[in-house]
Amino acid sequence: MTVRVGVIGAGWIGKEHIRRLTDTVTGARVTAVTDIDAARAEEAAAPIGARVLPGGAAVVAADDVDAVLVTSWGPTHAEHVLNAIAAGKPVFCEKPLATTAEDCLKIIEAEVAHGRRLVQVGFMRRYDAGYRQMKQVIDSGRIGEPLIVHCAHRNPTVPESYTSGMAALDTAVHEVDVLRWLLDDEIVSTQVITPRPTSKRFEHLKDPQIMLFETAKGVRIDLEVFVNCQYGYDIQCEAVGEEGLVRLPDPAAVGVRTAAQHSTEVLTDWVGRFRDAFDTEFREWIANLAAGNEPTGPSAWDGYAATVITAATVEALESGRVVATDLKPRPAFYGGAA
Ligand SMILES: NC(=O)C1=CN([C@@H]2O[C@H](COP(=O)(O)OP(=O)(O)OC[C@H]3O[C@@H](n4cnc5c(N)ncnc54)[C@H](O)[C@@H]3O)[C@@H](O)[C@H]2O)C=CC1
Ligand SMILES: O=C1[C@@H](O)[C@H](O)[C@@H](O)[C@H](O)[C@H]1O
Repeated sequence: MTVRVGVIGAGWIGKEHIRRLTDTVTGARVTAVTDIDAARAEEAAAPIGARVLPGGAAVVAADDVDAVLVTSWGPTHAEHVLNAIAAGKPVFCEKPLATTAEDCLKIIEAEVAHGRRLVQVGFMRRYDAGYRQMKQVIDSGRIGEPLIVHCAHRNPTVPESYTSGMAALDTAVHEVDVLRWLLDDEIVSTQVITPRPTSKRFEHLKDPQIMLFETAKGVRIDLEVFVNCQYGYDIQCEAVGEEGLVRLPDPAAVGVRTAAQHSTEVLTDWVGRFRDAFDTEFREWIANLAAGNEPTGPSAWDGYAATVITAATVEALESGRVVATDLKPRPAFYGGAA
């Protein structure tokens, strides 16, 4: 069965995912596209013969749309996801699931009332081969119980519109999700330390930032977020356990020796660094839907947790305090005890 996908938001990542669903993932076809910028929607839809529809509600309601992909701006996500749940259609929502905890809880309530999982959130790192290998090692017990995790998330530069809070909400949100998953643990508190700022930033921005998280089991995580590091897009992660450690591999790259130097390329953006992860993420999403199964990727609960934890991290940055994350109890529907 071909899964017919309707796309809401044909910007940067929307176009990437349309290309992926068209050229890379088998069993999927993009049949409808909308964007508040009609020219953008047309530009994305025309080459693949998809229809341009007047808005998100029309995409969700369309007869030739089996599943919805939300790639619009974050504050609009909740509305589209709630519409999809009301129509009983599976929905893949790029991060964030919603920009407020209240909206995430509305989505959770609607999905639980529907009685079957429909929502998957776009945390693609869970599909990265290196992180998957790390999880196998941690789960196997080879390094013993994890005690500390050291991470870095570096972007070469960010535009002037990027604010200090986005370091948590937009950037560290990926570590928040992947670490909860890797450790099978919850983040219970958060703190932010700001070292001397780089001169290569816009004046309003606190960059770099060091985020310190603590989990329910007592694991301590330090995460450097440095979004004007200049030299490349660099993601590092090392988990230290009682009997050893496991480290995220760098992407494969040839070593070049010339002029008395040995060098390997460092990538410059997330599109290249996580291309394979995005492909796997969409292959698995489509395969599950085509087989009539529920999505198995990051859930609405994971989206809620990420929104709460990153909002607490912004509060920690602004207040200078350690902030408790204060998550609601996880419903049994999402594997909780309640
Ligand atoms: N997983 C990842 O690594 C990444 C995820 N993202 C997420 O993807 C989402 C989109 O980001 P970008 O593509 O970079 O932004 P963008 O600004 O390039 O594209 C967003 C598009 O959505 C359209 N739009 C906004 N509201 C709409 C609505 N209600 N209905 C229809 N269209 C609407 C805009 O006109 C724009 O074309 C964001 O939530 C962002 O956080 C973005 C980059 C990487
Ligand atoms: O999701 C992403 C962007 O939105 C964000 O702005 C970047 O910092 C991240 O590296 C990228 O993965």
